This record gives sequence, C-alpha cells and structure tokens, in this order.
Amino acid sequence: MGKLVDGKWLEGSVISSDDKGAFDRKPRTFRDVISNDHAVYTPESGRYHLYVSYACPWAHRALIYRELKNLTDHISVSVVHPDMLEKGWSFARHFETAIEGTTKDHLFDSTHLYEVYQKAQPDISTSVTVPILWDKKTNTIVNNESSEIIRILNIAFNELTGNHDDYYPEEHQADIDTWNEAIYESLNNGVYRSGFAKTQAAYNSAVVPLFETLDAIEAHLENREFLVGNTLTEADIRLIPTLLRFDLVYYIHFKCSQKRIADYPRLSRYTKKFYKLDAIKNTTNFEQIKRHYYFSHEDINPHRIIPLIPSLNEEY
Ligand SMILES: N[C@@H](CCC(=O)N[C@@H](CS)C(=O)NCC(=O)O)C(=O)O
Repeated sequence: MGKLVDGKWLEGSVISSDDKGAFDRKPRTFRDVISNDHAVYTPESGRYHLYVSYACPWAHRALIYRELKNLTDHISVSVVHPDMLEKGWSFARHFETAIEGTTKDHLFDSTHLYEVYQKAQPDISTSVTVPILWDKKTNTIVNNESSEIIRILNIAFNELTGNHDDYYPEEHQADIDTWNEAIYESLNNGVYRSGFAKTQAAYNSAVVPLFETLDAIEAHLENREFLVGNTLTEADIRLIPTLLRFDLVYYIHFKCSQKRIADYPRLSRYTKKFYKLDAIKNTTNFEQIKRHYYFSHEDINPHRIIPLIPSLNEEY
C-alpha cells in the first residue's frame, strides 16, 4: 500500500499513522457531478469511464448501478487486478497469471492505477482508490466517492437511456439516509475497522456495533423484503456488497466472527434473493473478492494463504 504525495508514489511503510510533516496533508478527492445544466460535465454516451475492482465493495455499488440503469453501453469500464500490493492497484497484463474478469487500462494502458490519478493532476496528493468516474473529454476525474457516483448514475443519464428507475425516491430519502448512516458506520466501514484494528479495544468497539446492526437488520426484515418501502433502494444496494463478502472474507480475515450471514435466516434469504438479480450476479466475482483480501493485507495474513471455503457461487 501507499499513496501519491506531490504526484510521486510513496510506499505504505513510510506513511505510518504516527508520521507527521510531509505526509500530514489531506488527500485530494474529486467530488463533482454530471448533469444537464453542469458547465463542464454533461451526460453523453461514451464520454465517461469507470475504474473499478471487482473485489472492492465501494466499487461494487457503482457496477451495480451501471447495470441497473442500463448504462453498460454508455459508460466503459476498466477492472484492476485484485492484488493491491506495494504500488497499489495495477492492471492484469503485468501479472503472469491473468485473472478472469480483469482488464487492461482501456484508456491509457497504464501499469498502475496511480498513473491515472497523476494524469488527472500531476502534482496530486491522494490515496489511490477505486471507484473512479473518469471524463475522457477533459481527461480528469469527475468523482471518486462511491456514494456520490451512485447518485450520479441514478439520475444523470436518464434521458439518454430512457431508464427512469429511481433508487433514491424523494418520499423515502429520509429513511434511506438513516439506514445509510447506520450501515456505513457499523457495517460497510465497520468490517474494515474490525479487521484493521491494532488494539483489542479498537477491535471490540468495531465488532460490537457491527453485530448490533446485523441483529437490528435481521429483526427489521421480519415480513419485509427491502430495507425501505416495497422496492429496491439505495439503502439495499449499499448493504448488499458488504453482505456478499461477509462469510467469505470478513468473518475470517477481518475477525467479524460472532456469526456468519448464513446464521441469520432473514439476512441470508435477503442476500440470496438479491444475488439472483442480473445486476448483482453479473457484478459479483467471488474469486477476485477472496484473492484481493487474503492476498493484499500482508499485516493480517502474511503468508497469503487463501482459506478453502465452499464456493458461494453454488450456495447462492
Ligand atoms: N470512500 C471511498 C472509499 C473507496 C476505497 O477505500 N476503496 C478501496 C478499495 S475497497 C481502495 O481503493 N483502497 C486503496 C487505498 O486506500 O489506498 C468510496 O466509497 O468510494
């Protein structure tokens, strides 16, 4: 792991949480939108590109929206290799064994994803994350925050595609926001806080609320198919990528081990039902998910042993 500082890649070892000085600056993020009345970023077919990893739950959201909103012919995609090593995300052709579903960088043929950030801004200081929503016309990043990318995809291209499905409908926005906040804090990010904790206290303070939230969702799903209202909404779409990774990775690798999703009857039913949707099934790659986590976090799994777990593809 590492990050870009003043446009140069610095490996993770030099960026400890105790470090001050040169590395003590806020990462640059891109937070723009695409809309008909935007001065620069207007909706156009073929203009925008997504950089994703199939392993990453945040990128998974963007991929799900791209399918749900019929954007596959309008927004192209490059998929990084699942191993995130010393130089961060990279592209598959540079590995001896290509992994199914990964691609080269279709726009620049880069070796590493940090080169794409350098193209957006040569002296950039930032962590190099996926997803990225890239504008081919102005050669920069429109947005690299998944919660905002999915709001863009939800609405910006409606006239182009004729797909007006709304996963953040006005009448449910308050409820969706409430679930999003609880789920982000304790689950989407909670699994990482559990897995990356360096003290018992930090671990405990992540895991206890994590399972409280899972218990609360399990109770909420009694006689309900969706988190909010009677249709799929953003709240479900932000939860599902975390659930799909839970038993395979978070339960073992991140020590979220009080229960599996399989031990929750309603959450299991809920996850399996959504997994049947093309937009979710087509964007879920269990092999890359396993490979990424068990291979990339040397601190947690130094020998990079990938547990033999029955394939979830068959179970779902
Ligand atoms: N808040 C960002 C987080 C994205 C993120 O952390 N992605 C991870 C992959 S799961 C990443 O690229 N990490 C690389 C790094 O932090 O250096 C979002 O939701 O888009």
